[in-house]
Amino acid sequence: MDNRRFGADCSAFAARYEAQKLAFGPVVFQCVRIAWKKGLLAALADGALASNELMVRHGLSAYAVDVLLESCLSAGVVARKNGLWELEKPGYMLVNDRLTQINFDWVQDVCWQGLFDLERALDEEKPVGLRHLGDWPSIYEGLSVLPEPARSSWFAFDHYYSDSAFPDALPFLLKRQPRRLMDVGANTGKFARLCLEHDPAVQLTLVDLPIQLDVAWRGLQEAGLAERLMLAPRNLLDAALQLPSGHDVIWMSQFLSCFSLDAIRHILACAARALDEGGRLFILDTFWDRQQFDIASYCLINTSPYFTAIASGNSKIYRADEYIACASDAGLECLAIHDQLGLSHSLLEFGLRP
Ligand SMILES: C[S@@+](CC[C@H](N)C(=O)[O-])C[C@H]1O[C@@H](n2cnc3c(N)ncnc32)[C@H](O)[C@@H]1O
Repeated sequence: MDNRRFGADCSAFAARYEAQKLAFGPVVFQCVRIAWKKGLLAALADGALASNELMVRHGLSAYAVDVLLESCLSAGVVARKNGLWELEKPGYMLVNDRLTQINFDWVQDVCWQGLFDLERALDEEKPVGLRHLGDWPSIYEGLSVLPEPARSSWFAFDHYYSDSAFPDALPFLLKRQPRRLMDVGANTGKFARLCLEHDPAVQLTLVDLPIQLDVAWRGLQEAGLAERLMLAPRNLLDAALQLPSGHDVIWMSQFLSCFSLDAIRHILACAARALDEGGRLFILDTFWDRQQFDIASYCLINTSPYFTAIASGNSKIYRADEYIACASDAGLECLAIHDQLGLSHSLLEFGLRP
C-alpha cells in the first residue's frame, strides 16, 4: 500500500498531454455521455457512418454531431476513417458494458452538480453538494425519496456492486449456521431476502434508518418472508446507540464506508457489545488497496469524493487496515480476510478478542 503507483514513466511532452486530459476530463465526460445517450455510439456499433447519416437518424444538427463525435475522437471512443465515424473499443464499452453505463449514470445523475462543491465540502466536512438533490443532513435520510433520475442511478450503482458479491459471501456466513443474524445497514433488504431464502431456520434483525426499513419491510412482506424478520430502526450515529443483542452473526455490507473513522469506531464498539460470545462480525466492503486490478482501485478511489461532497462529508472508500484498526479499538480481532468476492469486495471476519 505504501508503494502504489498508477502512472508510468514518460517524457515531459507525454506528461503534458496527460495533464491536458485531466484538465478537459469533465468536458470529454459530457460529450461521450451525450453521444451515448443520443444513440450515436450504438448506431456506430452496427458499422461506420458519415455525420450526415447520423444527423438524419438521430434528429441532431450537423454541428451537434461534430461537436460530440470530435470530442469522442479525441478520447479514443471513435475513430475517423475516410470521412466516416467508426466505433473504437471504449465506445463498445459504453454501448454494451453494464459497469461502464452504471458508472456514467451515477457520476452524471448523483455526483455531477454536487462535486462542484467538493472544495467547500472538504473544508467544512459537510456534504454541501447534497443541496442539488434535496435538503437532508446526509444522503441516507433521502435515499428512498431522491428525485429521479438520481434515485434509480444511485440504487443501480449500489446494487450492481453489492449484488455481485452477495452470492460469493453468503457461504462464509451460512457455514456458521447462524440462528440469529443482524444485518446492519440493511437498505432495501436484498441481502436479507437472500439469507431467508437460503436458510429456512435463520432469523434476521434488520437495522437501518426508519425510512429505509419501511422499504425493506414492504418488499420482504410482499415476498412472504416477513415472519422471521425483526426491525430495529436506529440512527447509527446516535451517541447513545444500543444494538439489539443475542446475535451469533452480525453483517455489515457496503455500510461502514458511509461514516467517518470516529463513527466507525463507535459503531463497531456497539456491534461488539451486541455480539454473542463465539459470534462473528462479517464486514463485506470494497477496499481500494485489496484489488487485483487497477481498474477496480481506480473506480473505488474516485468514489470517495462523492462521499465527501454529497453523501456524508466525512466518509470514503477506506483501506482494509483502517477498518481492522477501528475494530481492534472496539475489542474485535480480525480472524480472516476473503478477497476477490464479486466485482471488487473483500469479506473481513471478526470475533471478540479473548
Ligand atoms: C451504501 S448502503 C448499503 C446497503 C446494503 N447493505 C448493501 O450492501 O447494498 C448504506 C446503508 O446504510 C444506511 N445508513 C447510512 N447512514 C445511516 C445511519 N446514520 N444510521 C442507520 N443507517 C444508516 C443507509 O440507509 C443504507 O441503507
